[in-house]
Amino acid sequence: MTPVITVDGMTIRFGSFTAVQDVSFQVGKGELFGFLGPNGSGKTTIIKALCGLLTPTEGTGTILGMDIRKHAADIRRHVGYMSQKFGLYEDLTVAENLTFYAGVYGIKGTQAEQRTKELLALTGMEPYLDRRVGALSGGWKQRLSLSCAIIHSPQVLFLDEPTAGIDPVARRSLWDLFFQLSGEGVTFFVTTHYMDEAERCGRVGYIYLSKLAAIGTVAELQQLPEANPKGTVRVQIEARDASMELTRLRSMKGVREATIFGRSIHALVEQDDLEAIRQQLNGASVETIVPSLEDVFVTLTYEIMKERR
Ligand SMILES: Nc1ncnc2c1ncn2[C@@H]1O[C@H](COP(=O)(O)OP(=O)(O)OP(=O)(O)O)[C@@H](O)[C@H]1O
Repeated sequence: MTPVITVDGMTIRFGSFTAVQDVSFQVGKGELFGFLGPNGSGKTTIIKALCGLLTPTEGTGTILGMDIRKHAADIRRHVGYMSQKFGLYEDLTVAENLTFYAGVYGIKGTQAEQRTKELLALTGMEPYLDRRVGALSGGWKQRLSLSCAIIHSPQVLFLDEPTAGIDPVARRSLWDLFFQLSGEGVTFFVTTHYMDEAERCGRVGYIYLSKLAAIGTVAELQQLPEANPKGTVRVQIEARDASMELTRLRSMKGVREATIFGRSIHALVEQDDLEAIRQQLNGASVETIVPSLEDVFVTLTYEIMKERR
């Protein structure tokens, strides 16, 4: 893997509060890397440090071989950053926003026209060129945000919850754009709270309480010993009334975790109690499964909380 993003022993403190603690990882060229973690776990803070918007207290990182401590200005020219609250100008039209952001990156004249054409072809925004941004739907706003964030053709793209609050169809078409760009060699660092989006990423990192708790492909995370505690088994229960069974299940001996998953229940139970639990479930089907990504993160979170108690 040719590393495009490296983070090495990064710690970031705000006064006495530690927002990021001793985090290290690498992301390879053209990778679509997903970064997950609860609110306030430090995701945006790491992105800001990598984009040269704040300096880590300890440790360091590189983007395309450039040290984030020494080459912040150069790094900003080579990366794109798009957040949920990307700075679009609502009173300006789509075309005017694109022209503005081209200007920010010093792209002018025929070069700006050419790049705008490419982006319109990529995002399908042509019919909306003269529309005021304030009148666009959330999905189109995010397409425009993406266009503005990549107007300078960055090789690395940081997307901070790029699809929060937009509908599933718009989300999917935005992800199609990410895949297309990633296929062209752009490296993606994407934060999301959506598990289906995490599952689309080549690799995923999970940050919890300021520390990197896990990193790997979805399949690797599903096999983590911490997500499959010794002596337990993960089961899917198909019950006629899942919500009623859930309440009963949670009170049974040997049930560590239980939650509704679609129309069934996912539970983590003690191996030794499985048979007794099965008998109390009145003939509901109980099948052993590998954990879903959500199961992995929930179990990791519980295990870390247990360790810290
Ligand atoms: N400039 C700052 N000064 C003080 N505390 C800060 C500052 N920036 C972030 N924090 C704190 O650092 C922690 C991590 O914040 P961060 O925004 O990185 O979380 P996050 O994982 O991106 O959360 P979310 O999923 O809600 O976006 C939070 O507790 C936040 O309040």
